Amino acid sequence: MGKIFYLMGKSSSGKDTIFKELKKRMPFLHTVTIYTTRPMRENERDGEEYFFVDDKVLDAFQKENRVIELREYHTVHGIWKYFTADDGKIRLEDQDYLMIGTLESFEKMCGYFGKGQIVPVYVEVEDGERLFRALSRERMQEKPKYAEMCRRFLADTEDFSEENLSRCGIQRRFQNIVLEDCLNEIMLYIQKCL
Ligand SMILES: Nc1ncnc2c1ncn2[C@@H]1O[C@H](COP(=O)(O)OP(=O)(O)OP(=O)(O)O)[C@@H](O)[C@H]1O
Repeated sequence: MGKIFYLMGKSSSGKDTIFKELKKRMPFLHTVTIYTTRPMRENERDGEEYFFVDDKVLDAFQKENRVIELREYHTVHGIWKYFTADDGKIRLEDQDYLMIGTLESFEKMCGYFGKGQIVPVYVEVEDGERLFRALSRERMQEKPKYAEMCRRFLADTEDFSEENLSRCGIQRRFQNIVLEDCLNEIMLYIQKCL
């Protein structure tokens, strides 16, 4: 039976960087494309970043109880939904997967597939360094959104509180100080869990 390695961590802890590197170095790990009802941006392609769908498609998945987790964001453009669906593409019988998610979606995934199938990979960076990385990343954007960056930084403290981490059974933590060391540690762990 396959496993889903579920990358989590506060904002700017390096999830995306680690995800991209692991995909290159462990190409046998499959990915899961999640769905969104938000409009596709110019540089995006359907099925790459997300599957872009409308509420009707979401309703159909919901009627068949195939929505594993769903998040709603109230934006200035309306309500945007992001969800993971059991769309027949997740084949745990013979494949292993790598995903990025939140602690909340991790819990839902465990509820749907069973706790033994979902392996948490929690990445941590000391707060001061993480804020520094977040600011450096934001500064490079054409239109930096510093207020949003600060909002996320503060929200993380609650979302990933020690209480929530221990409720979800997250014990192992991977420190992303030197990227290469962190990657090696995670790869060893994944190999051990397979
Ligand atoms: N070990 C590291 N040392 C220095 N910089 C790093 C390291 N790992 C990642 N970074 C940098 O930190 C920034 C945040 O990393 P990344 O975007 O991968 O984080 P994330 O967890 O996916 O963030 P978010 O959830 O906010 O999208 C990026 O600019 C990335 O290049």
